[in-house]
Formats: sequence, C-alpha cells, structure tokens
Amino acid sequence: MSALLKVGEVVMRFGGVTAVGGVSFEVGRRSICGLIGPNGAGKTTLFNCISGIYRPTAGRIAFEGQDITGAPRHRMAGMGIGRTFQNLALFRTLSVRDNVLAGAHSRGKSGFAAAAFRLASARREEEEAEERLRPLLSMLDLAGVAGVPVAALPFGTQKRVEMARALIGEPKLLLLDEPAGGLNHSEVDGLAGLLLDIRERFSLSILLVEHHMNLVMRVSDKVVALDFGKKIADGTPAEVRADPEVIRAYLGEEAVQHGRAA
Ligand SMILES: Nc1ncnc2c1ncn2[C@@H]1O[C@H](COP(=O)(O)OP(=O)(O)OP(=O)(O)O)[C@@H](O)[C@H]1O
Repeated sequence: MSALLKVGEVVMRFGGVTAVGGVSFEVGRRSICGLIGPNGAGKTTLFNCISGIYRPTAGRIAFEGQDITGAPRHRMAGMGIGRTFQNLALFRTLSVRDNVLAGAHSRGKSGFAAAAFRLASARREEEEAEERLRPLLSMLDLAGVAGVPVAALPFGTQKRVEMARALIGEPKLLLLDEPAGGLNHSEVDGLAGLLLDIRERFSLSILLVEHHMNLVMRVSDKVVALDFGKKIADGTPAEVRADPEVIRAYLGEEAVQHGRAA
C-alpha cells in the first residue's frame, strides 16, 4: 500500500536563506514518524510546508496520492490533516469544550453558508461532533475540566486540549509540533502512552517534530533527521540513533570518534 504522506525534494528559501534544501521522505499509514535535528535544522519550516502555512519554493507534497503542494492551511483539516502548534493556538477565554468543538467546525463539510442558516446538514455535523466529544475528552483526561476556560489550566493540560481539537476532526495524519515542549518528566511519560493510544484508537499516522529524544525514540516507527536543511538519516530509531552523521550533528566530531550515541 502506498505511503500516506510523500514529501518529495521539498525546498524552502527565505530570500538568501535555504531553510529546507531538497528533503524527501514518506510517512506510512498508521505509523509514527519522528522528525528530529538540531536547532535551525529546518524542522519547523518543513512542517509548515506540509501543513500549508508555507508554499514550498520547489518540490512536491502528496497526501493519499493527491498533490497538496501549496494547498492553503484552511483546507488541511477537511482533507484529513490535523495539527498542533509549538506555542499553542487556543481561544484562551473559551472553555475546553468550545475550543475542542471549534476543531470540528474547521473541518465541517457543509460550509459557512449552511452553518449560518443552520441547515440540516450543518446541524447533523454539530450533533456528530458532540457525540465524538465525550469519549475524546475522557481519553485525553479532560472530562473534568470541560467547562473551564483554557487560560486557567496548566500548560500540559492546554497541550492536550490542542490535541483534542485536532482529533475531533478525525484526521488521518496528525502533525504535532514539539508536543513534549514544556512538559515535566511524568507528563512526557504520559504523552508517550497517549500517542500510541491515539494511533491505535484513530488508526491514524503521526508526524512529530520533537527535541525530546527519549520520547521520539520510544514512540516512532521511523525517524527522519535533518541538519542544515538536508536529510542526514532516515530509518528505525535504533538505526538513526547510531548513525554517525546524526551523532556528529548533535554532539560534534569528538563524539563520533568516541562512538557516543545521540
Ligand atoms: N521566516 C523566515 N525567514 C528567514 N529565515 C527563516 C525563516 N524561518 C526559518 N528561517 C531560517 O531557516 C532555518 C531553519 O529554521 P527552522 O525554524 O525551520 O529550524 P528548526 O529545525 O525548526 O529549529 P528549532 O529546533 O530551533 O525550532 C534557520 O536558519 C532559520 O533561521
């Protein structure tokens, strides 16, 4: 079966800066792919190309066999691609429940006009979203804070709200930008289990940009490593961890000579 996501020779330049210099990789169906690399390697830029925030300077991105290169970000949820943001993008004064339901609206197929006139199709979509809401909140341990404004919640909880908002649209691909950023040890442990559960429960694929190496290596089926905008490794976590280029990128030449793993 063909890959869910195919990134082909993607280039992204900002003026004279080549942030991504011709990167290709694939994400398989129902798989978890970690995207790693030192600061400035091009991870977020590539992520933004995939999620429609940037139109790549060159290259092709295909999702379920369809060319989505340069497709606008507001179409992503409808196509089956959900994402979270490094610095969270929630409606801070709204409740958890309303934030999560907002994710269902961005995916809605009946469109703005139908919603505005509350046509039957839009009403049905709302009812379906309400039905998905309860099990989703309980899976993400948010049921007890459903009515609480997001701003009043700890950062780790807010991150789960963002994940729930992406999941209520029932994506086939979930893009997570540094989900472990700002979490403590036990929260990262919980996150690892949660990501594996989400993959099983929703039969989806996850592409995750993450600095927390332990988490990436624990949950990923494969890992893609970038450095200076180029792919330097692509393989199982064990292969990538032992790759001399990866060790050099993270720890420098001396570490390679001493055979230290990243
Ligand atoms: N909008 C932009 N304009 C100019 N240069 C940019 C822009 N965005 C990113 N860059 C440059 O592109 C390179 C890659 O940046 P990017 O943020 O994608 O790396 P990253 O791997 O996500 O880094 P980090 O781990 O620190 O988030 C860097 O040199 C960065 O300075």
